[in-house]
Amino acid sequence: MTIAAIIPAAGQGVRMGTQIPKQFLALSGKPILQHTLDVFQRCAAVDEIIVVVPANEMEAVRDFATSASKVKQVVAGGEQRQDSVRHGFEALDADTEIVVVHDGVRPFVTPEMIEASIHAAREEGAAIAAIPLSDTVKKVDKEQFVERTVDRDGLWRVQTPQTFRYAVLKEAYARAAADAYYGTDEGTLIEHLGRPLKVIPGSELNIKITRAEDLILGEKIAELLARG
Ligand SMILES: Nc1ccn([C@@H]2O[C@H](COP(=O)(O)OP(=O)(O)OP(=O)(O)O)[C@@H](O)[C@H]2O)c(=O)n1
Ligand SMILES: C[C@](O)(CO)[C@H](O)COP(=O)(O)O
Repeated sequence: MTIAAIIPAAGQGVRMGTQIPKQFLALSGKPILQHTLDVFQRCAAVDEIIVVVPANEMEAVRDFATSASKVKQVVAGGEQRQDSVRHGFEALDADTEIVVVHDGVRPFVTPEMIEASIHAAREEGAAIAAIPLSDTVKKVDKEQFVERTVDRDGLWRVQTPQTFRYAVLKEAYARAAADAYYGTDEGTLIEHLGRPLKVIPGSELNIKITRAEDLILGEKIAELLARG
């Protein structure tokens, strides 16, 4: 049975503030999205990839994304990330076994991390990559005064990949639609459904390119990884 990856890359990159959406910016000589697709292409466990992009970029993306032979479809995104991933999900065959969701702007995911998430999703139904917080955490008010310090014990920063048995994610979408429920990631939909959600180790290198400084950091990570 098929293991499919959905790569949401249909955001506008408002926090990056560049003219072209950040997923198309060059990192170490090629588009950030291309780096991400290359990792999924290399990951032996993944059979096919659905790429979700802004409607007006579909032709341009088809030109470069289909150089990765596992890319089965390029589909148009939606208003929010959750809509975009759902559009990708709707493009999958119903006999898909496992669905891996990974942000197009997290180019430093590894095949090993993807494989670990697939394994956990097979076992538990749903799994997300995350790392424990290592800074002191404070609740801050709108005027930027500290309200209190939050106990960080048991608090983790969530990343992608987020990986699911197809049937579990389908049920999560149905529940979210019925309740008009939105979350910032797919894991939240599993919580809303009331099903178990396993956490697997993410990586400090698996950054999301969100702001300008992440691009600088990304170049350094790419350099470091190229040195081996
Ligand atoms: N409607 C959306 C919004 C986001 N994404 C994708 O979800 C991933 C993570 O989102 P984020 O970093 O928040 O990207 P943007 O929404 O582009 O950023 P911003 O919030 O700064 O506009 C990115 O690969 C982004 O392209 C998407 O496919 N569709
Ligand atoms: C899914 C995600 O990458 C987990 O960290 C993240 O929530 C998506 O980005 P956003 O900045 O919350 O839109």
